[in-house]
Amino acid sequence: MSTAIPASTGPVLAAYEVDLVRGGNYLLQSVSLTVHRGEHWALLGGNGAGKSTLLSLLGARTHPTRGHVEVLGHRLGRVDMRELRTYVGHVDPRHPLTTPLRVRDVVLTGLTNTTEPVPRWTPTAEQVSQADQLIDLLGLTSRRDARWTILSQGERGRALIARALMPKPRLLLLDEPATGLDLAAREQLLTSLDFLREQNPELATVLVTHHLEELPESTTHALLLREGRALATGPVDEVLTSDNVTKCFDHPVRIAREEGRWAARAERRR
Ligand SMILES: Nc1ncnc2c1ncn2[C@@H]1O[C@H](COP(=O)(O)OP(=O)(O)OP(=O)(O)O)[C@@H](O)[C@H]1O
Repeated sequence: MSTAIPASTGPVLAAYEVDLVRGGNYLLQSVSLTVHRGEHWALLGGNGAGKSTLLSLLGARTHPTRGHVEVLGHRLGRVDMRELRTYVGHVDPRHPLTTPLRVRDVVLTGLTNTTEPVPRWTPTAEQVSQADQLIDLLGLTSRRDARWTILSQGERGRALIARALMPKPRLLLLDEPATGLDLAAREQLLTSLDFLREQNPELATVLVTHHLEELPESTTHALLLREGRALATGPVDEVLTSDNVTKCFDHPVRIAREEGRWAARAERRR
């Protein structure tokens, strides 16, 4: 098994004709996807379409049943998945932290890939300064010493993105990062993501959502999933059409893009 640090110059992610079968059911069927550096993908689909399942493959948390997946140039099944995962930033809104850690310490746990600080592990001055820079980047400067237990959901979301960025990943996976946020918190999060992408032109991201309104302007590509199959894949303006989204959600909708952002509204039945 390879234990080399990911350094490939090819695609950041590649899935080829992937099937994932559980209990005799296809959770994913014949899904292919290639993500290059600097691309920002949206993974859209209704409840149960397979979005989180696909994200767990792309984050090296599951193996495919058929087909193959390459993460940072390393083929799943031929690489130490645990080691590979340390090079992938994964933002999971169900982060299990329950203790009153300060924001900066939460962000620093990104380096140890743990929920709580590792006993007797001390960050270097450089690592602390990197954490502070990320906290500033995500607009949390005034909350740096605030405790996790009193943070709003939006502040937690941004702290988790900073945490995921600590190991300087080339790939960031975001699972429904705007869920439960109020309007202002969602807009702040999306602005932070646009800014982060601008500041890190090499970074690739994959963001899962049900809602087109939750897509940052900087989204470049989209994959629409329906019942475990890719219904459309490619540049965002080719994929997010009224026809495709109507098929994906099995409901007539009209899509509009205004000043870079998307909105969907139901077509009135006549
Ligand atoms: N381990 C498993 N065994 C059997 N079925 C599973 C397993 N994990 C997920 N599923 C099923 O696979 C389907 C896809 O689940 P997944 O969580 O990927 O969907 P999703 O698109 O993320 O949905 P949501 O938007 O509701 O979060 C669902 O019908 C789910 O019940």
